[in-house]
Amino acid sequence: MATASPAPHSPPKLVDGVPNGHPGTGARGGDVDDGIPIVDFDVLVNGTADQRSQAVWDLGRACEDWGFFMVINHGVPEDLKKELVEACKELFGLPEEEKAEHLEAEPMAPIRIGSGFYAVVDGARYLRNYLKMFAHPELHCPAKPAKLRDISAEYSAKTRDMLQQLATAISESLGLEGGRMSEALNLDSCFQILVGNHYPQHTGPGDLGVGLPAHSDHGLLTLLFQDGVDGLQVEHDGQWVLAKPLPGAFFVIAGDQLEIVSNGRYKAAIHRAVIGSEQERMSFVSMISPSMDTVVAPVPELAQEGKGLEFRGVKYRDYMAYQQSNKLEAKEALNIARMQLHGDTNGRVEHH
Ligand SMILES: O=C(O)CCC(=O)C(=O)O
Ligand SMILES: [Fe+2]
Repeated sequence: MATASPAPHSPPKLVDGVPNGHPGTGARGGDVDDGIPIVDFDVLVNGTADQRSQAVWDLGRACEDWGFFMVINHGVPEDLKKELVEACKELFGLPEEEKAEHLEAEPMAPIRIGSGFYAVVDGARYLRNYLKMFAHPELHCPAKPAKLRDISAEYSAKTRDMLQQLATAISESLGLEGGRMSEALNLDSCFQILVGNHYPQHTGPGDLGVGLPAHSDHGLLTLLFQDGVDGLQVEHDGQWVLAKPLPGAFFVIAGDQLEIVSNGRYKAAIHRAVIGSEQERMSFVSMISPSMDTVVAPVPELAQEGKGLEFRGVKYRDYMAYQQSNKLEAKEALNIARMQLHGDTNGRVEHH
């Protein structure tokens, strides 16, 4: 299934199909030597000046080469992750009537419980149940199970703090001041979303089902952990790589807003979720983005000589609404921000 190196607009094959075999089949990796970069958060934050600058450099390479990496020594307690898993399991197990007000809510609703990606456009054909909650600046949480609110509040605060610190280091890795990216994106008042994903076992023909097709995330940075069952694959050099975490590690996925703000230096990573027939699977996402009202544009200092800026400014609310209301198709949503597709020589922009 190896394909030639992908051009920015052409994601690897297998956008919807999955290879036969267990979740590792058809995807390279799944062992310790798969090359997925590892970032030691503790060194990044508390290391000596030398250690820090090495860690920032490594982080930059991870963003440039993969847009995807593991974070170890992150300080988010394992118990909190377990509690979140349990609370989400309870939610998915509740009778429909207890969740009715949030079921199949529209794309920008602060609480959404549903199946597939956006059932209105994808017909819920993916093997996935989800809970999406706006977590910051205000936490929106279903009333049941009652414990979900406190757990989500704590989890969102801890992971938000961590992601903001990562954003500072990523800014430095781009050769900017640590605070530059946060300032450009107004990250002090960031928007955050939590997503719980449940993938029931695949029962159809073939050994694997698609939980989520190939896509990039609409935000700036996505933090993800799973409940022990593999199934996340990331596209790297035109191949799918099975993402197997080190014990306790998080995955970080570069999102579309990072690609825009870095003027294409750091690409949003294409990833997907597959599910086998033996075990169900859960994963949890904590994503930070600029506030809804922020117009996200490349940091001007990152304009490339002769090429200028690759992206125009798009208000994050509009971007998210577009991405969440349409079929999930690789990095299609990013096209609404591409200068070459929307700009003209007079500097006017067309709206999608
Ligand atoms: O379940 C996974 O591992 C991937 C989830 C994901 O990509 C998402 O929620 O955007
Ligand atoms: Fe994703």
